Amino acid sequence: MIEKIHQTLRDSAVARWSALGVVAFTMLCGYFLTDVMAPLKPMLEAQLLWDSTDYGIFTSAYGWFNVFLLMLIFGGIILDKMGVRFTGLGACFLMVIGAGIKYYAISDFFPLGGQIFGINSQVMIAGLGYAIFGVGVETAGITVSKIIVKWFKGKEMALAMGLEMATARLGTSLALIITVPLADTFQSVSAPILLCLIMLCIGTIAFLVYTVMDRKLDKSIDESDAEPEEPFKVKDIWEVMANKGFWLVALLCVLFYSAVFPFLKYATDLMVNKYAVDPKLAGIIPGLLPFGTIILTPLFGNLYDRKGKGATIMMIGAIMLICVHGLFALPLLNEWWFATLVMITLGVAFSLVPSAMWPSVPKIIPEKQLGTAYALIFWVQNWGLMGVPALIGWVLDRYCKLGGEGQPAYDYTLPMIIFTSFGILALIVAIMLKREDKKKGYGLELPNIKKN
Ligand SMILES: C[C@H](N)C(=O)N[C@@H](CCCCN)C(=O)O
Repeated sequence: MIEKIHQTLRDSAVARWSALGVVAFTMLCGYFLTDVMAPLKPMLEAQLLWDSTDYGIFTSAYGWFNVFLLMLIFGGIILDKMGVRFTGLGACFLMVIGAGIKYYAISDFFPLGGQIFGINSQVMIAGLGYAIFGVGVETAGITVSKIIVKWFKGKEMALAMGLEMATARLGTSLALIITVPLADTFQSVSAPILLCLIMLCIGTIAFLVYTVMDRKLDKSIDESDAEPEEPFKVKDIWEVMANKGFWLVALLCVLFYSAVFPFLKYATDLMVNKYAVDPKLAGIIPGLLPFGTIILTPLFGNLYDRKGKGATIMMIGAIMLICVHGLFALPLLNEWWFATLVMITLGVAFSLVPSAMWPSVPKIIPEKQLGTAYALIFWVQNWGLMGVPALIGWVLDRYCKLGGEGQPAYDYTLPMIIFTSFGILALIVAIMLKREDKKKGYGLELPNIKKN
């Protein structure tokens, strides 16, 4: 008897990689705006008279609505109920609206001098734009994760997620590299934000193209013999939250990312204070980090797809994180080349854990609950991304000031011990996850590609 094989659009390699290319470009545009203001800090201070507190308020705005108004969780529920096309387009519109408000606030059109709740009104309006954008870009992140699972489950899922993260980090690198030259060329601090706004509009058009591909995929699934998926119900949220494996991934995520993204916010200062690097060049060393991950994240994703060992990869990443922050904490080899080597090692750790962690979620959580699960993980993670930079800033001011004339301003030992502690906790959670995997048989140590 000849068995009839029912194919769907996802079985076409060209179709699924094209779909990935389109949505990854949308994420690149999102990551570009996320980091565009970081290199502009000195210009904001010199030209718009912001101080560090203003900059801190603006930066934390990214998480305001996601964390306190639970917008990310609502985004996840909407994603599971309404699907990727509706949610993705909504997220793109939010990113464009947020970027538009932020551009207006920074542009010459904005009337200077006002105050809202005692804070510079320009900072507050730019923050409002960034907060709306934050909801959009984080919701786009969970939507794209679900899109990748939809097209790549049982195939090159971790490689696809790795390539998507690599493309997005290209946006981060772009922000770090071209922002200041662009602002200098146009003699305007708002010029790079205008470029981001234009790119986000193109990213939205790209997502519109994706919705056509997604419709075709759904049609091909309907025409195949594939089992229809059960619709999402609100009680699914409790099911996700009752899953111990889910909580271990969420904990690992917040601990690991808290030791990387917030560390990067202080890494340039660490280079100046501990390794005596010239402040003009100090950004180059942490700037190496996204570049390394662009190559390594897909590489490790490919390894996970073919050989498995996801839980082990996460453990190795956590061990490397402990070594890196431990070495930054120790009073040893205060030389720029040593700092560079340690930073490159951090790049390897920052490729290992994400390349295995995100593709492991669909092995723990059923597909119909994935939007909610990714959203909850992002929500837990956002607390760390918001809280840890504030904690480190407070620790530096309170316990680490050196202050003598011609001396470095801060001793970074205590902050680096805090970052090392996050690494130790992440390792404990990774070990617990590996044990839970053995008990429940999630298949974290198995390859993602299913042999036919
Ligand atoms: C910051 C954001 N919440 C985040 O965690 N981004 C991850 C990628 C998550 C999506 C994986 N498909 C990152 O490492 O940038």
